[in-house]
Amino acid sequence: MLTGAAAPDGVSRPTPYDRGMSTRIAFLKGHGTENDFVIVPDPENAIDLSPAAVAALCDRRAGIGGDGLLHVVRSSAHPEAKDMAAEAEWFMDYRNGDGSVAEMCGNGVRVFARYLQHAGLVTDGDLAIATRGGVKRAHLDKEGDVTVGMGRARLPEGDVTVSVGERSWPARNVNMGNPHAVAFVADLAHAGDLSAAPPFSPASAYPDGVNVEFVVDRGPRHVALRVHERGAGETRSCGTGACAVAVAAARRDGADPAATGVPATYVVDVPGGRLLITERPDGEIEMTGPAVIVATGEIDPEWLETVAR
Ligand SMILES: N[C@@H](CCC[C@H](N)C(=O)O)C(=O)O
Repeated sequence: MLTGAAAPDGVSRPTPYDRGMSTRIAFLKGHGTENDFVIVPDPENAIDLSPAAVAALCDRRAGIGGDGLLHVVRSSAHPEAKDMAAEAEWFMDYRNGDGSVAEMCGNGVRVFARYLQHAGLVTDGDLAIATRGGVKRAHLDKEGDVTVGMGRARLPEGDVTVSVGERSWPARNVNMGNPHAVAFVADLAHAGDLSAAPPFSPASAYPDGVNVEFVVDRGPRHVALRVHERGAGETRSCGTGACAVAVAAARRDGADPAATGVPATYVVDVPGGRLLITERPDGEIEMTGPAVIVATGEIDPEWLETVAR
């Protein structure tokens, strides 16, 4: 047992494990179509998750590893979510793997819903989750998938170009609460190495950076993507990205549910699985996909304190 290790002088000193007893920090690990997250439950917003601490936790070699982090806080305890507390008890304080803050994360919100169910914090299959992009409603399907109302897409006007090496493509600017540039390409391999952000122009299109999706057709209303995520590099999936891609593909294909009254559903394949995206005539976008909790554990509070600075 790891308590009270006796030193050669016979004096019993607390081990790091003992020192952490009063401040144990739980974590879970989860993923949605292999977009993976460190989950830190912190109902009263008591843990100081500095950008450095988040980056260290998400580090795949020296930390737990993840594309991002889901800080689970009661809405009433977070200054950015207080206003949403009446509608949604829990706030998804989402951070990218590099420690930066993002407005929304589509795969994250499904995994967040799965966590609330796993922890017994919701009693029914329909729940509301506060995010920086507003309150999102999730439904835990019996089959194990989670469906989320992602809100409406905004399509800011103006031409955008993204480049990889010698190649460049026109891209559609789609905002799903967070910014996306969607480029249709002949071959996903043309996107090259997406660990670094592909350059885009004009720079004014995305003053805070952008998530970039490269898309190919797989069949009627069936596409596949690769993505560079702002603050994370190339990931195996991006939920908001899949929604942005579905909307960009629909407009390219001449489908506009608001104009025709007919919903448009796209199958979006990502390297880590498959998402189903439907745009309804009222503009609301629904995303369905898996959400899995894979592990639970404890963070050493002393380590966290060291890396947080
Ligand atoms: N993986 C997410 C998006 C996470 C935020 C993004 N990197 C950003 O900075 O906007 C998703 O599933 O939507």
